[in-house]
Amino acid sequence: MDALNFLSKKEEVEKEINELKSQIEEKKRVLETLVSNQNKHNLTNWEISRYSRQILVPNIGIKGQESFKNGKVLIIGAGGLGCPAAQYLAGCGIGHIGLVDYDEVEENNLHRQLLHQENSIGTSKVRSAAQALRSINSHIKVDEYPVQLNSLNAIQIMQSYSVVIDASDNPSTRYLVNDACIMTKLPLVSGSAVGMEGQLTVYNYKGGPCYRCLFPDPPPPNTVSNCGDAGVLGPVPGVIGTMQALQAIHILLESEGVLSSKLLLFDGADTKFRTVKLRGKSAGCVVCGENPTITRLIDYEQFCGAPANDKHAAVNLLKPEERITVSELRTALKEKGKPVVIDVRSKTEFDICRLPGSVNIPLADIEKQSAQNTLKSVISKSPNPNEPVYVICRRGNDSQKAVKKLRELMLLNQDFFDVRGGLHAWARDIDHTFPIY
Ligand SMILES: Nc1ncnc2c1ncn2[C@@H]1O[C@H](COP(=O)(O)OP(=O)(O)OP(=O)(O)O)[C@@H](O)[C@H]1O
Ligand SMILES: [Zn+2]
Repeated sequence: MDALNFLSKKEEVEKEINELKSQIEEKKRVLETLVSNQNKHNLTNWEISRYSRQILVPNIGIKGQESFKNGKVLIIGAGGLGCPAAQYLAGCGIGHIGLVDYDEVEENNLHRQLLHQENSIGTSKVRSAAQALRSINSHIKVDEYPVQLNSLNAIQIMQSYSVVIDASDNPSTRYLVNDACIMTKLPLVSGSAVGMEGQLTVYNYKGGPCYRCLFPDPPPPNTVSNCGDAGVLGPVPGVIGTMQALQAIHILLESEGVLSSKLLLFDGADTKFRTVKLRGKSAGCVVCGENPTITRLIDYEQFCGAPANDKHAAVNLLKPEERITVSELRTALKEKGKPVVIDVRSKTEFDICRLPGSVNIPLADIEKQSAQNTLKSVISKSPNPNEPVYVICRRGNDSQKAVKKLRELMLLNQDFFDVRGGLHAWARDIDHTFPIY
Protein backbone atom coordinates (compact mmCIF):
# COMPACT_ATOMS: atom_id res chain seq x y z
CA MET A 1 0.00 0.00 0.00
CA ASP A 2 1.42 3.37 -0.94
CA ALA A 3 1.59 6.26 1.53
CA LEU A 4 -1.50 8.03 0.15
CA ASN A 5 -3.68 4.91 0.32
CA PHE A 6 -2.43 4.16 3.80
CA LEU A 7 -3.38 7.64 5.05
CA SER A 8 -6.87 7.61 3.54
CA LYS A 9 -7.55 4.06 4.89
CA LYS A 10 -6.31 5.18 8.32
CA GLU A 11 -8.60 8.22 8.25
CA GLU A 12 -11.56 6.02 7.25
CA VAL A 13 -10.98 3.59 10.13
CA GLU A 14 -10.50 6.45 12.62
CA LYS A 15 -13.78 7.99 11.45
CA GLU A 16 -15.58 4.66 11.95
CA ILE A 17 -14.11 4.36 15.45
CA ASN A 18 -15.31 7.88 16.35
CA GLU A 19 -18.77 7.14 15.02
CA LEU A 20 -18.91 3.93 17.06
CA LYS A 21 -17.70 5.85 20.13
CA SER A 22 -20.45 8.44 19.82
CA GLN A 23 -23.01 5.66 19.28
CA ILE A 24 -21.78 4.03 22.52
CA GLU A 25 -22.08 7.38 24.35
CA GLU A 26 -25.58 7.82 23.00
CA LYS A 27 -26.56 4.28 24.08
CA LYS A 28 -25.10 4.98 27.54
CA ARG A 29 -27.30 8.05 27.83
CA VAL A 30 -30.36 6.04 26.78
CA LEU A 31 -29.48 3.42 29.37
CA GLU A 32 -28.96 6.06 32.08
CA THR A 33 -32.34 7.61 31.29
CA LEU A 34 -33.95 4.16 31.39
CA VAL A 35 -32.38 3.41 34.77
CA SER A 36 -33.21 6.81 36.23
CA ASN A 37 -36.79 6.65 34.91
CA GLN A 38 -37.06 3.28 36.58
CA ASN A 39 -35.64 4.87 39.78
CA LYS A 40 -37.76 8.02 39.35
CA HIS A 41 -34.86 10.46 39.58
CA ASN A 42 -32.27 11.96 37.28
CA LEU A 43 -29.07 10.91 38.99
CA THR A 44 -26.70 8.58 37.19
CA ASN A 45 -25.17 5.50 38.84
CA TRP A 46 -21.87 7.35 38.88
CA GLU A 47 -23.45 10.29 40.74
CA ILE A 48 -25.11 7.95 43.22
CA SER A 49 -21.80 6.34 43.92
CA ARG A 50 -19.78 9.57 44.06
CA TYR A 51 -22.19 11.40 46.39
CA SER A 52 -23.42 8.32 48.29
CA ARG A 53 -22.17 9.48 51.69
CA GLN A 54 -24.27 12.64 51.59
CA ILE A 55 -27.24 11.06 49.79
CA LEU A 56 -27.47 8.67 52.74
CA VAL A 57 -28.14 11.63 55.07
CA PRO A 58 -31.95 11.66 55.45
CA ASN A 59 -32.13 15.49 55.11
CA ILE A 60 -30.43 15.21 51.72
CA GLY A 61 -31.46 11.97 50.00
CA ILE A 62 -31.91 11.69 46.26
CA LYS A 63 -34.09 14.78 46.10
CA GLY A 64 -31.44 16.89 47.83
CA GLN A 65 -28.70 15.64 45.53
CA GLU A 66 -30.88 16.49 42.53
CA SER A 67 -31.26 20.03 43.82
CA PHE A 68 -27.47 20.25 44.24
CA LYS A 69 -27.03 19.10 40.65
CA ASN A 70 -29.43 21.81 39.46
CA GLY A 71 -28.01 24.41 41.90
CA LYS A 72 -26.34 27.58 40.59
CA VAL A 73 -24.29 29.46 43.16
CA LEU A 74 -22.32 32.65 42.54
CA ILE A 75 -19.44 33.44 44.92
CA ILE A 76 -18.16 37.01 45.07
CA GLY A 77 -14.56 36.96 46.28
CA ALA A 78 -12.17 34.00 45.98
CA GLY A 79 -10.35 34.87 49.21
CA GLY A 80 -10.56 33.73 52.84
CA LEU A 81 -14.32 33.05 52.78
CA GLY A 82 -14.78 32.29 49.09
CA CYS A 83 -12.18 29.50 48.98
CA PRO A 84 -13.73 27.24 51.65
CA ALA A 85 -17.26 28.04 50.46
CA ALA A 86 -16.40 27.11 46.86
CA GLN A 87 -14.44 24.03 47.87
CA TYR A 88 -17.35 22.48 49.78
CA LEU A 89 -19.92 23.40 47.15
CA ALA A 90 -17.76 21.77 44.46
CA GLY A 91 -17.28 18.71 46.62
CA CYS A 92 -21.04 18.41 47.18
CA GLY A 93 -21.67 18.44 43.43
CA ILE A 94 -23.36 21.84 43.09
CA GLY A 95 -23.81 21.72 39.32
CA HIS A 96 -22.88 25.30 38.46
CA ILE A 97 -20.54 27.58 40.44
CA GLY A 98 -19.52 31.11 39.43
CA LEU A 99 -16.45 32.87 40.88
CA VAL A 100 -15.88 36.64 40.77
CA ASP A 101 -12.62 38.28 41.87
CA TYR A 102 -10.49 40.99 40.28
CA ASP A 103 -7.36 40.28 42.29
CA GLU A 104 -4.27 38.10 42.05
CA VAL A 105 -2.97 35.57 44.56
CA GLU A 106 -0.47 37.01 47.04
CA GLU A 107 1.88 35.07 49.25
CA ASN A 108 0.18 36.38 52.39
CA ASN A 109 -3.14 34.86 51.19
CA LEU A 110 -1.87 31.29 51.33
CA HIS A 111 -2.26 30.68 55.07
CA ARG A 112 -6.06 30.78 54.70
CA GLN A 113 -7.05 30.76 51.02
CA LEU A 114 -6.36 27.10 50.57
CA LEU A 115 -7.59 26.67 47.00
CA HIS A 116 -4.56 28.72 45.93
CA GLN A 117 -1.10 27.15 45.82
CA GLU A 118 2.41 28.56 46.04
CA ASN A 119 2.75 28.28 42.28
CA SER A 120 -0.37 30.43 41.76
CA ILE A 121 1.18 33.53 43.38
CA GLY A 122 0.79 36.44 40.96
CA THR A 123 -1.92 34.73 38.88
CA SER A 124 -5.64 35.48 38.85
CA LYS A 125 -7.45 34.26 41.97
CA VAL A 126 -10.45 33.24 39.90
CA ARG A 127 -8.29 31.18 37.52
CA SER A 128 -6.40 29.52 40.34
CA ALA A 129 -9.54 28.73 42.37
CA ALA A 130 -11.46 27.50 39.29
CA GLN A 131 -8.64 25.11 38.40
CA ALA A 132 -8.58 23.78 41.95
CA LEU A 133 -12.37 23.29 41.91
CA ARG A 134 -12.19 21.40 38.61
CA SER A 135 -9.60 19.07 40.02
CA ILE A 136 -11.85 18.45 43.05
CA ASN A 137 -14.84 17.79 40.79
CA SER A 138 -14.48 17.61 37.01
CA HIS A 139 -18.22 17.08 36.57
CA ILE A 140 -19.40 20.51 37.60
CA LYS A 141 -19.50 23.72 35.58
CA VAL A 142 -17.29 26.53 36.92
CA ASP A 143 -17.68 30.01 35.42
CA GLU A 144 -14.78 32.44 35.79
CA TYR A 145 -15.28 36.19 36.14
CA PRO A 146 -11.83 37.73 36.73
CA VAL A 147 -13.31 41.22 37.11
CA GLN A 148 -14.33 43.67 39.79
CA LEU A 149 -18.06 43.34 40.41
CA ASN A 150 -19.54 46.79 39.81
CA SER A 151 -22.81 48.55 39.03
CA LEU A 152 -22.41 47.88 35.31
CA ASN A 153 -21.80 44.13 35.39
CA ALA A 154 -23.44 42.92 38.63
CA ILE A 155 -26.99 42.24 37.43
CA GLN A 156 -25.82 40.56 34.24
CA ILE A 157 -23.43 38.26 36.08
CA MET A 158 -25.89 37.44 38.87
CA GLN A 159 -28.91 36.61 36.78
CA SER A 160 -27.54 33.20 35.73
CA TYR A 161 -27.54 32.00 39.37
CA SER A 162 -30.04 31.03 42.05
CA VAL A 163 -28.03 31.88 45.20
CA VAL A 164 -25.33 34.52 45.82
CA ILE A 165 -22.56 34.24 48.41
CA ASP A 166 -20.90 37.50 49.43
CA ALA A 167 -17.33 36.59 50.34
CA SER A 168 -15.93 40.07 49.68
CA ASP A 169 -14.24 42.36 52.16
CA ASN A 170 -15.47 45.93 51.73
CA PRO A 171 -18.69 47.88 52.40
CA SER A 172 -19.03 49.26 48.85
CA THR A 173 -19.21 45.73 47.45
CA ARG A 174 -21.60 44.62 50.23
CA TYR A 175 -24.14 47.35 49.38
CA LEU A 176 -23.75 46.68 45.65
CA VAL A 177 -24.30 42.94 46.07
CA ASN A 178 -27.27 43.53 48.38
CA ASP A 179 -29.03 45.90 46.00
CA ALA A 180 -28.32 43.69 42.99
CA CYS A 181 -29.75 40.69 44.88
CA ILE A 182 -32.97 42.63 45.56
CA MET A 183 -33.20 43.58 41.88
CA THR A 184 -32.57 40.01 40.69
CA LYS A 185 -34.66 38.50 43.53
CA LEU A 186 -31.81 36.30 44.74
CA PRO A 187 -31.09 35.19 48.30
CA LEU A 188 -27.78 36.48 49.62
CA VAL A 189 -25.52 34.54 52.01
CA SER A 190 -23.35 37.13 53.71
CA GLY A 191 -20.26 36.39 55.81
CA SER A 192 -17.30 38.19 57.34
CA ALA A 193 -14.25 37.24 59.37
CA VAL A 194 -11.46 39.29 60.93
CA GLY A 195 -9.00 38.39 63.67
CA MET A 196 -10.53 35.54 65.65
CA GLU A 197 -14.18 36.45 64.96
CA GLY A 198 -16.73 35.86 62.27
CA GLN A 199 -20.37 36.57 61.38
CA LEU A 200 -22.92 34.99 59.09
CA THR A 201 -26.47 35.73 57.96
CA VAL A 202 -28.81 35.39 54.96
CA TYR A 203 -30.50 38.42 53.40
CA ASN A 204 -33.45 38.75 51.06
CA TYR A 205 -34.81 35.28 51.78
CA LYS A 206 -38.55 34.61 51.83
CA GLY A 207 -39.59 38.04 53.11
CA GLY A 208 -36.61 38.46 55.47
CA PRO A 209 -34.62 41.70 55.72
CA CYS A 210 -31.91 42.88 53.36
CA TYR A 211 -28.56 44.38 54.37
CA ARG A 212 -29.92 47.92 53.97
CA CYS A 213 -32.97 47.17 56.15
CA LEU A 214 -30.51 46.64 59.00
CA PHE A 215 -27.74 49.05 57.98
CA PRO A 216 -29.30 51.88 55.96
CA ASP A 217 -26.16 54.02 56.29
CA PRO A 218 -22.64 52.95 55.36
CA PRO A 219 -19.98 52.91 58.07
CA PRO A 220 -17.73 56.00 58.18
CA PRO A 221 -14.79 55.49 55.78
CA ASN A 222 -11.66 53.96 57.35
CA THR A 223 -13.55 52.54 60.34
CA VAL A 224 -13.95 49.03 58.96
CA SER A 225 -11.22 46.66 60.05
CA ASN A 226 -9.84 44.28 57.45
CA CYS A 227 -7.52 41.30 57.44
CA GLY A 228 -4.62 43.32 56.02
CA ASP A 229 -4.62 45.58 59.08
CA ALA A 230 -6.21 43.57 61.88
CA GLY A 231 -4.97 40.12 60.79
CA VAL A 232 -6.99 36.91 60.65
CA LEU A 233 -6.39 33.37 61.82
CA GLY A 234 -6.83 30.94 58.91
CA PRO A 235 -9.43 28.53 60.33
CA VAL A 236 -11.74 31.42 61.34
CA PRO A 237 -12.74 32.37 57.75
CA GLY A 238 -12.55 28.62 57.13
CA VAL A 239 -15.42 28.13 59.61
CA ILE A 240 -17.51 31.03 58.26
CA GLY A 241 -16.87 30.24 54.58
CA THR A 242 -17.80 26.61 55.17
CA MET A 243 -20.99 27.73 56.90
CA GLN A 244 -21.75 30.00 53.95
CA ALA A 245 -21.62 26.87 51.78
CA LEU A 246 -23.97 25.16 54.24
CA GLN A 247 -26.38 28.11 54.09
CA ALA A 248 -26.39 28.00 50.28
CA ILE A 249 -27.20 24.30 50.57
CA HIS A 250 -30.07 24.99 52.99
CA ILE A 251 -31.44 27.50 50.50
CA LEU A 252 -31.20 25.01 47.63
CA LEU A 253 -32.92 22.40 49.79
CA GLU A 254 -35.50 24.96 51.00
CA SER A 255 -34.87 23.59 54.46
CA GLU A 256 -35.42 25.06 57.91
CA GLY A 257 -31.83 25.92 58.69
CA VAL A 258 -31.63 29.19 56.71
CA LEU A 259 -30.29 32.03 58.89
CA SER A 260 -32.81 34.64 57.74
CA SER A 261 -33.46 37.45 60.29
CA LYS A 262 -30.79 35.82 62.44
CA LEU A 263 -27.10 36.56 62.83
CA LEU A 264 -24.62 33.90 63.80
CA LEU A 265 -21.59 35.17 65.70
CA PHE A 266 -18.49 33.02 66.02
CA ASP A 267 -15.82 33.79 68.58
CA GLY A 268 -12.79 31.70 67.72
CA ALA A 269 -10.90 32.90 70.79
CA ASP A 270 -13.46 31.44 73.21
CA THR A 271 -14.71 28.78 70.77
CA LYS A 272 -18.28 30.07 71.10
CA PHE A 273 -21.17 30.31 68.67
CA ARG A 274 -24.12 32.60 69.36
CA THR A 275 -27.20 33.36 67.29
CA VAL A 276 -29.03 36.65 67.76
CA LYS A 277 -32.39 37.62 66.32
CA LEU A 278 -32.28 40.48 63.82
CA ARG A 279 -34.95 43.06 63.02
CA GLY A 280 -37.27 42.00 60.21
CA LYS A 281 -37.65 43.63 56.84
CA SER A 282 -38.06 47.41 57.05
CA ALA A 283 -41.11 48.85 55.29
CA GLY A 284 -39.11 52.06 54.74
CA CYS A 285 -36.04 50.32 53.25
CA VAL A 286 -34.87 52.35 50.26
CA VAL A 287 -34.24 49.27 48.16
CA CYS A 288 -36.61 46.49 49.32
CA GLY A 289 -39.27 48.53 51.20
CA GLU A 290 -42.77 49.52 50.14
CA ASN A 291 -41.72 52.59 48.15
CA PRO A 292 -38.13 51.96 47.10
CA THR A 293 -36.16 54.94 45.89
CA ILE A 294 -33.20 52.88 44.67
CA THR A 295 -34.48 50.97 41.69
CA ARG A 296 -31.23 50.69 39.76
CA LEU A 297 -27.66 50.24 40.91
CA ILE A 298 -25.93 53.41 42.09
CA ASP A 299 -22.30 54.52 42.55
CA TYR A 300 -21.39 52.49 45.66
CA GLU A 301 -17.89 53.88 46.07
CA GLN A 302 -19.40 57.35 46.29
CA PHE A 303 -22.18 56.14 48.63
CA CYS A 304 -19.64 54.57 51.04
CA GLY A 305 -16.91 57.16 50.48
CA ALA A 306 -14.51 54.22 50.03
CA PRO A 307 -13.25 52.12 47.12
CA ALA A 308 -14.71 48.68 46.38
CA ASN A 309 -11.46 47.01 47.36
CA ASP A 310 -9.17 46.91 50.36
CA LYS A 311 -6.18 48.48 48.63
CA HIS A 312 -4.70 51.27 50.72
CA ALA A 313 -5.15 54.78 49.48
CA ALA A 314 -2.41 57.04 50.80
CA VAL A 315 -3.75 59.79 53.06
CA ASN A 316 -2.33 63.29 52.92
CA LEU A 317 -2.92 65.13 56.17
CA LEU A 318 0.23 67.19 56.62
CA LYS A 319 2.12 70.03 54.98
CA PRO A 320 5.21 68.94 53.00
CA GLU A 321 7.48 70.62 55.58
CA GLU A 322 5.99 68.41 58.31
CA ARG A 323 7.22 65.28 56.57
CA ILE A 324 10.61 63.73 55.83
CA THR A 325 11.68 60.90 53.54
CA VAL A 326 13.24 57.63 54.68
CA SER A 327 16.60 58.81 53.29
CA GLU A 328 16.37 61.93 55.45
CA LEU A 329 15.55 59.71 58.41
CA ARG A 330 18.60 57.59 57.71
CA THR A 331 20.80 60.72 57.59
CA ALA A 332 19.28 61.97 60.85
CA LEU A 333 19.91 58.59 62.49
CA LYS A 334 23.55 58.69 61.36
CA GLU A 335 24.33 62.31 62.07
CA LYS A 336 22.21 63.42 64.98
CA GLY A 337 23.28 60.97 67.62
CA LYS A 338 20.13 59.25 68.72
CA PRO A 339 17.01 61.16 67.70
CA VAL A 340 13.74 59.93 69.14
CA VAL A 341 11.82 57.71 66.70
CA ILE A 342 8.26 56.93 67.76
CA ASP A 343 6.66 53.90 66.10
CA VAL A 344 2.86 54.26 66.28
CA ARG A 345 1.90 50.73 65.18
CA SER A 346 0.25 48.23 67.55
CA LYS A 347 2.46 46.29 69.94
CA THR A 348 1.82 43.09 67.93
CA GLU A 349 3.18 44.78 64.82
CA PHE A 350 6.10 46.33 66.71
CA ASP A 351 7.03 42.80 67.82
CA ILE A 352 7.24 41.71 64.15
CA CYS A 353 9.94 44.24 63.20
CA ARG A 354 11.15 47.69 64.22
CA LEU A 355 13.87 50.24 63.59
CA PRO A 356 16.68 49.91 66.15
CA GLY A 357 16.16 52.29 69.07
CA SER A 358 12.58 53.20 68.07
CA VAL A 359 9.97 53.41 70.82
CA ASN A 360 6.48 51.97 70.48
CA ILE A 361 3.58 54.30 71.34
CA PRO A 362 0.47 53.12 69.46
CA LEU A 363 -1.65 55.68 67.59
CA ALA A 364 -4.69 54.74 69.69
CA ASP A 365 -2.85 55.87 72.86
CA ILE A 366 -1.79 59.13 71.21
CA GLU A 367 -5.38 59.79 70.09
CA LYS A 368 -6.75 59.03 73.55
CA GLN A 369 -4.05 61.34 74.91
CA SER A 370 -3.05 58.63 77.36
CA ALA A 371 0.51 58.56 76.06
CA GLN A 372 1.69 62.02 77.02
CA ASN A 373 3.62 60.96 80.13
CA THR A 374 5.38 58.11 78.34
CA LEU A 375 6.24 60.42 75.47
CA LYS A 376 7.56 63.16 77.76
CA SER A 377 9.71 60.67 79.60
CA VAL A 378 11.10 59.18 76.35
CA ILE A 379 11.96 62.65 75.04
CA SER A 380 13.51 63.89 78.27
CA LYS A 381 15.72 60.79 78.52
CA SER A 382 17.03 61.16 74.99
CA PRO A 383 20.60 62.54 74.54
CA ASN A 384 19.26 65.50 72.53
CA PRO A 385 15.86 66.34 73.99
CA ASN A 386 15.42 69.44 71.81
CA GLU A 387 15.93 67.63 68.53
CA PRO A 388 12.90 66.86 66.33
CA VAL A 389 10.98 63.65 66.98
CA TYR A 390 10.35 61.33 64.03
CA VAL A 391 7.10 59.39 63.81
CA ILE A 392 6.83 56.21 61.77
CA CYS A 393 4.26 53.47 61.05
CA ARG A 394 3.75 50.68 58.54
CA ARG A 395 2.79 52.63 55.40
CA GLY A 396 2.88 56.29 56.43
CA ASN A 397 -0.83 56.91 57.07
CA ASP A 398 -1.17 56.42 60.84
CA SER A 399 2.10 58.32 61.42
CA GLN A 400 0.52 61.39 59.76
CA LYS A 401 -2.51 61.13 62.06
CA ALA A 402 -0.16 60.86 65.03
CA VAL A 403 1.94 63.87 63.97
CA LYS A 404 -1.21 65.93 63.41
CA LYS A 405 -2.44 65.10 66.90
CA LEU A 406 0.94 65.68 68.54
CA ARG A 407 1.35 69.02 66.79
CA GLU A 408 -2.16 70.03 67.92
CA LEU A 409 -1.24 69.18 71.50
CA MET A 410 2.00 71.17 71.06
CA LEU A 411 3.59 68.78 73.47
CA LEU A 412 6.76 70.20 75.04
CA ASN A 413 6.94 72.56 72.06
CA GLN A 414 8.60 69.69 70.32
CA ASP A 415 8.86 69.40 66.54
CA PHE A 416 7.28 66.21 65.24
CA PHE A 417 7.91 64.90 61.71
CA ASP A 418 6.16 62.19 59.77
CA VAL A 419 8.27 59.64 57.90
CA ARG A 420 6.74 59.36 54.41
CA GLY A 421 5.78 55.85 53.35
CA GLY A 422 6.72 54.37 56.74
CA LEU A 423 8.50 51.06 57.16
CA HIS A 424 7.41 49.88 53.72
CA ALA A 425 9.41 52.76 52.22
CA TRP A 426 12.31 51.99 54.58
CA ALA A 427 12.35 48.35 53.37
CA ARG A 428 12.04 49.41 49.73
CA ASP A 429 14.57 52.28 49.66
CA ILE A 430 16.99 51.81 52.54
CA ASP A 431 17.18 48.28 53.93
CA HIS A 432 16.18 45.40 51.65
CA THR A 433 16.59 42.96 54.52
CA PHE A 434 13.81 44.66 56.50
CA PRO A 435 10.66 42.48 56.61
CA ILE A 436 7.47 43.59 54.85
CA TYR A 437 4.07 42.39 56.00
N1 LIG B 1 -16.10 44.25 44.07
C1 LIG B 1 -15.39 43.13 44.06
N2 LIG B 1 -15.34 42.38 42.92
C2 LIG B 1 -14.60 41.24 42.88
N3 LIG B 1 -13.89 40.77 43.91
C3 LIG B 1 -13.91 41.47 45.05
C4 LIG B 1 -14.65 42.68 45.19
N4 LIG B 1 -14.44 43.16 46.43
C5 LIG B 1 -13.62 42.29 47.05
N5 LIG B 1 -13.28 41.28 46.24
C6 LIG B 1 -12.41 40.12 46.53
O1 LIG B 1 -12.87 39.50 47.71
C7 LIG B 1 -11.77 38.79 48.30
C8 LIG B 1 -11.85 38.96 49.81
O2 LIG B 1 -10.88 38.11 50.35
P1 LIG B 1 -10.19 38.38 51.74
O3 LIG B 1 -11.15 39.03 52.66
O4 LIG B 1 -9.60 37.09 52.19
O5 LIG B 1 -9.07 39.48 51.44
P2 LIG B 1 -7.74 39.53 50.54
O6 LIG B 1 -7.83 40.82 49.79
O7 LIG B 1 -7.56 38.28 49.76
O8 LIG B 1 -6.56 39.55 51.59
P3 LIG B 1 -5.93 40.71 52.50
O9 LIG B 1 -7.09 41.55 52.99
O10 LIG B 1 -5.25 39.96 53.59
O11 LIG B 1 -5.01 41.45 51.60
C9 LIG B 1 -10.50 39.35 47.71
O12 LIG B 1 -9.87 38.35 46.94
C10 LIG B 1 -10.97 40.53 46.86
O13 LIG B 1 -10.19 40.68 45.69
ZN1 LIG C 1 -34.18 46.20 52.73
